[in-house]
Amino acid sequence: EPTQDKQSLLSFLSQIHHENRLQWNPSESACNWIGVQCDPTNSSVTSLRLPGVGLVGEIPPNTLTSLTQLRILSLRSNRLSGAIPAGFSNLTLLRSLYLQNNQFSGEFPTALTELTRLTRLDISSNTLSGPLPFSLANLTHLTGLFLQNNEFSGRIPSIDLPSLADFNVSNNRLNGSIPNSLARFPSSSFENNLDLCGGPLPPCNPFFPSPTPSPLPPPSSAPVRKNNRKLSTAAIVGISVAGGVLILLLLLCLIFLLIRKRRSKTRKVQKPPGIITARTVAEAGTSSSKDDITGGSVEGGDRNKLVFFEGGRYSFDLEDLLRASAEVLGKGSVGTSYKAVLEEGTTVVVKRLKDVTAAKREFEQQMAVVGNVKHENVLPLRAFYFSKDEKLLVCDFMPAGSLSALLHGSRGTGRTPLDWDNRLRIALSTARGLTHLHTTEKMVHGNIKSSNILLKQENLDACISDFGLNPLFSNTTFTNHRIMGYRAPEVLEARKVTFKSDVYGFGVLLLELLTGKSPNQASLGEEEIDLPRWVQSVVREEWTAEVFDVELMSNHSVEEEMVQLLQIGMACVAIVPDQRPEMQEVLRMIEDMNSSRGDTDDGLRHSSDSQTPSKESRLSPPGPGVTP
Ligand SMILES: Nc1ncnc2c1ncn2[C@@H]1O[C@H](COP(=O)(O)OP(=O)(O)OP(=O)(O)O)[C@@H](O)[C@H]1O
Repeated sequence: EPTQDKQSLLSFLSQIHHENRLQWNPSESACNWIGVQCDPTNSSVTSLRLPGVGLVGEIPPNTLTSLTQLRILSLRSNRLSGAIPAGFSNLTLLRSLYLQNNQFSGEFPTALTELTRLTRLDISSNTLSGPLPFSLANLTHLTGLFLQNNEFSGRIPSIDLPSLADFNVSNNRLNGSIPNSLARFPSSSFENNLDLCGGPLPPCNPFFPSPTPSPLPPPSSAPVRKNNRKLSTAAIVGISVAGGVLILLLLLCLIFLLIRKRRSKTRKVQKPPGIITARTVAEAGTSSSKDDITGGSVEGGDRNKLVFFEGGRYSFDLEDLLRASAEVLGKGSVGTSYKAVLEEGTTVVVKRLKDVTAAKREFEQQMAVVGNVKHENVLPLRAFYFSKDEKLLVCDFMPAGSLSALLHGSRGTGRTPLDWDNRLRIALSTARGLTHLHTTEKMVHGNIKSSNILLKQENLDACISDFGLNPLFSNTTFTNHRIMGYRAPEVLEARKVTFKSDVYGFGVLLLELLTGKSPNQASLGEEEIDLPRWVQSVVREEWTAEVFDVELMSNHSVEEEMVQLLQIGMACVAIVPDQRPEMQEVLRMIEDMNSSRGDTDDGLRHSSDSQTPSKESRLSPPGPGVTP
C-alpha cells in the first residue's frame, strides 16, 4: 500500500471541486482506485490518469506534486485553471504529461523544462501566454510537444530536439522566423500565428519585414445594414463641393510634379565621390547585377539599389540580399546586425539602422566619406542602401568575432584564455586603425567599444568597425546606457563626440583588455563607479594583485608591460579632454613599448600613421590619482 501517495491523492480530491465520478474508497488500496496504477511492489503510484472526470479549479498545493514516482500524469479535458504548479518540477521521473483541454493560464511553466525524462508533453488548448522558454531545449527525450491553441507570443526559440517527431504551435500569437531545427515540420504545425515565416511557411525577409499584423480582428464580414433613407440635399451639395476640391488638388499636384521633373532634368547630376552604383560595378565585371539595374548617380533616382564602393569584392544585388538567410548577430545602439548568407555562398553582415535622422543627401555624403576609408585595421564598408523606410550598411563578416565576445564570452571552464601577446597585439592594431581615422581621414570614430573591435581570423589583428556613423543620428542616440561605460564625461554633457572622446573610449578599451572587466558591468565593487575610476581607486602597489585579469597573472615576466599599458590607458581617460594625449601619441607609446621587448614579431611593426607627433609632445603617462 503506497501510504504517503494515498494521502496525497485523498488530499488532492478533498480540496478540489469534482463531479464525484472517481469514488475512491479510502479503505481500499489506492492501487485499485480508478485511474491509479502502482509499481509492482505497490509501494508508490507510478501512473495517474484522470481524463475528463470533471475536476474544476486550481490544483491544490502539495498534493499531486508529492507523487514523486509518477511516470505518467494525465489531467486532460477537465476544467482545471490557474497556473501549472511550479512544484511539478518534483516529478522528475515523469515520461508523459497530458494537461491539454483545460483552462490553465499564466506563462509557460518553466518547471516543466526541468523534467528532462519527458517524452510527451501536451499543454495544448489552454490559455497559456508569454514567450516559449529556450529551456525547452533541455527536454532532449521529447518525441511529442503540443503547444497549440494557447496565447503564446514572441519568437520560437531555436531548440534542437533530435527525437522530436510531433510538434505543434499552431493557433498562438507567435512571430519571427521558424528556427532551422524545426523547419522539418509541416506548415500545419505553425499555422494561425501572428507573423511566422521561414521553414515550411513563406520565407522571411529580415531587412524588410512585413508589418506586424494588427492584433485587432479583421473587419467584420457581417453584411452591412442597408440604409434605405435617401440622402438629404445638404449632403449632396457637401459631397459635390468636396469632390470638386479634390479634383482641383489633384490637378495642382500634377502641375507641381511636371515642373519639378523638368527642373531636375536640367540640373547637373552630382555623384558623391568614391561611390559607384551597382551598374558601374556590373560594367566593371565585378557584379552579377542584372541588366535592369539603372546606372547614373545615387541622387538621380537610383532608388532601391544597393550602392557599392570601389574596390569591393562582392557581386550581388539587393534581390540577392533579400533572398539570403539571415541570423541576428546582435542589437546595438543604432540598429540590429544580421549575418546574411547569400544563395551563392557569400557571407556578409548587414546592419539595419534605426532612427536615422539624416536626410538622403546627408546620408549619402557621409557614406561616401566612410566608404572611402581604407586601412588594414579598419573594417571597410562595402555597400549601403537608403530608402525612406530602410537604411542598410553592408560589410564583411568577421568569423573570429569581437573583442567583447573574446574577453567576456565564456568565462570559466572550456574557455581559451586570451594571452598577453594577443591582448597587446589587439591594443596595438586598434590604436593603428584609430590613429589612421584621426590623422589621415580626419574622422572621429564616435563609438569605440569592444563589440566594435572585430578580429581577423589569421592573426587576431583587430579591425575597427562602426565608425563615422554619428552624423546620421540625433545627439541622444549615442548616449544610451549600453555604451555609457566608454563615454567621455564631456560627451554626456555636450552630446558631441570629438577626437579626444575617442581617445577616452580607447583608454577604457585598454583598461578592459587589462582587467578583463566589462566597462558596462555593475560589479566593480562600489555602485556608480566606472572602470577608470575603479582602477584609479586601487592603490598603485596593489595593481598587480587587484586590477589585472586573473588570466594574465600566470606570466610574471609581462607584469612590467602590463603596468606600462595601464598607465597609457589611464592617461587616455583623464577627465579633462586637453590632458588626454592625441591618438598618434598613444600609438607611438604602445609601439615603443612593444619594440623595447626586442620582439621580431611581424605583426607589430611601426605604422606609418604614428610618425607625426613631435618629440616634445611625447607624454609621460600619469599614474593613477594624477588625473583630475
Ligand atoms: N562584421 C561583423 N562580423 C562579425 N560580427 C559582427 C560584425 N559586425 C558586428 N558584429 C557583432 O554583432 C553584434 C551586434 O553588432 P552591432 O554593431 O549591431 O551592435 P553593437 O556593436 O553591440 O553596438 P553598436 O550598434 O553601438 O555598434 C556585436 O556583438 C558585434 O560584435
